Amino acid sequence: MIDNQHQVDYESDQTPEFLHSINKALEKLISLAKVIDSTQLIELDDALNRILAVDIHANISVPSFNNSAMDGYAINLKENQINTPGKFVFEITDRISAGNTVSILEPGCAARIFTGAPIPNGANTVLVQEECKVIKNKFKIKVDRPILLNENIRPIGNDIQSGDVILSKGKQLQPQDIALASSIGIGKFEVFNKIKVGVFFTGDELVKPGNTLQQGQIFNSNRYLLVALLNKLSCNIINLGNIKDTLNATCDALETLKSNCDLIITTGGVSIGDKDYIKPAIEKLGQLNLWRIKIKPGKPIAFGNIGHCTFIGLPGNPVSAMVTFLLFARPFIKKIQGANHYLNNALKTQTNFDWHKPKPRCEFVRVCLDHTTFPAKANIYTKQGSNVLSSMVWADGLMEIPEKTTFKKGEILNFYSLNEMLS
Ligand SMILES: Nc1nc2c(c(=O)[nH]1)N[C@H]1C(S)=C(S)[C@@H](COP(=O)(O)OP(=O)(O)OC[C@H]3O[C@@H](n4cnc5c(N)ncnc54)[C@H](O)[C@@H]3O)O[C@H]1N2
Ligand code: MOO
Repeated sequence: MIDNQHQVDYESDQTPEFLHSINKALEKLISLAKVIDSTQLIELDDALNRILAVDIHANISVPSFNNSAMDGYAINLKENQINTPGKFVFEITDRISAGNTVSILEPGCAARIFTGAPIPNGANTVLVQEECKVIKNKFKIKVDRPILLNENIRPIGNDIQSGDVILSKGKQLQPQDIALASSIGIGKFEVFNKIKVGVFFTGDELVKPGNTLQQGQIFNSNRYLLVALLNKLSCNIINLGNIKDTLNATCDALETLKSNCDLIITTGGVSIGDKDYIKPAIEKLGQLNLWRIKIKPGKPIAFGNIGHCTFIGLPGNPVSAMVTFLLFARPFIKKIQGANHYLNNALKTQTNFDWHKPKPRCEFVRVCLDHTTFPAKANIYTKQGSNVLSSMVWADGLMEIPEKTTFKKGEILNFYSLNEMLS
């Protein structure tokens, strides 16, 4: 259990009233998100995770003909043979495989038939071969149970009716969606174009992994975090890498990206230190729409724009960068990509820990769910610092702890699954 009673409170927020609420901030950011207006036609094999730009209507039914669900015998039952106790013998007059054209079956006769093969005209049921005894030199079958109409027949339109909307605009295409579209003969998808996201990273202390650290330096982990997060969302990335902690270098990087990108995301330099140049650079080149949110981790996140290009400045602490990306940048990106489901889903989940001390900011703590009990319970990681990246690796989700609250084990709160937010 975390001992938040005795933790040093690094965040003695003297001015929480000047911070924006999470909901207001998200609402504002989402209201600024304009869906990209360009689309492209792509092959089915390239469609995974792309977002459909149009509804897809079926212009055929699937299946498009009545067909057999089993290997066996199609039978044209006479009126007096339907659902009647007794023993029946049918003459085998045809043999139909998948891919054959529809034939005709006379009353009282049977056709050898295979799975997926068209039901012959006249046939009104199919018996599985295990139930049929072949007799008379393989010319007849014998069945000794009552036979119902329409056994093992897959009727026209059982899966899809011609005219149905099978996939809606804004759907992020999954393997089963691609398969469904191919089952009605769709050869290409019209999807929204990929968005272009420009990124750079501030911090003179940052060193590229693979090199040796000097005193006071750290490896740049946000660079790899952000690129991976954006790749998960199928974005095209323009990566300027690490830039110097000066106002000029920050402005130059923003100028380089602004005309070429739908969105710019940075990490670091959004707080109020002497070398935090993100906010002044955005104010100089464009507009700062929102800065500082009542959230932990991630308080100094900034949103703005430079002309038509939206700007999101994530905090430098790696956990703050990841949490704010998932809670703010991801829904924004999904919306401008054209997705109709862009908000994160909260799952009501029980805590397996107490919360003793009310905090001025809403806190998103790293938790792991224990599914060995019902309902599942969320265990909290013992170190919740915004620099403790291992907490993100350990966790399977974030639990939202409202501001100014205390509770005992068993409290039901919102849980956000990392699996879902990274899908
Ligand atoms: N006086 C105040 N100080 C701070 C406040 C505040 O309100 N008043 N807010 C704190 C909070 S909360 C956060 S979060 C951080 C965010 O600050 P910045 O966005 O300006 O980030 P930096 O100062 O540049 O870096 C913070 C931290 O993260 C490390 N970092 C930065 N970039 C990377 C990277 N690419 N990879 C790995 N680690 C990175 C950096 O070395 C710092 O340790 O500000 C608090 N301060
Ligand atoms: O508390 Mo900051 O918000 O360290 O991420």
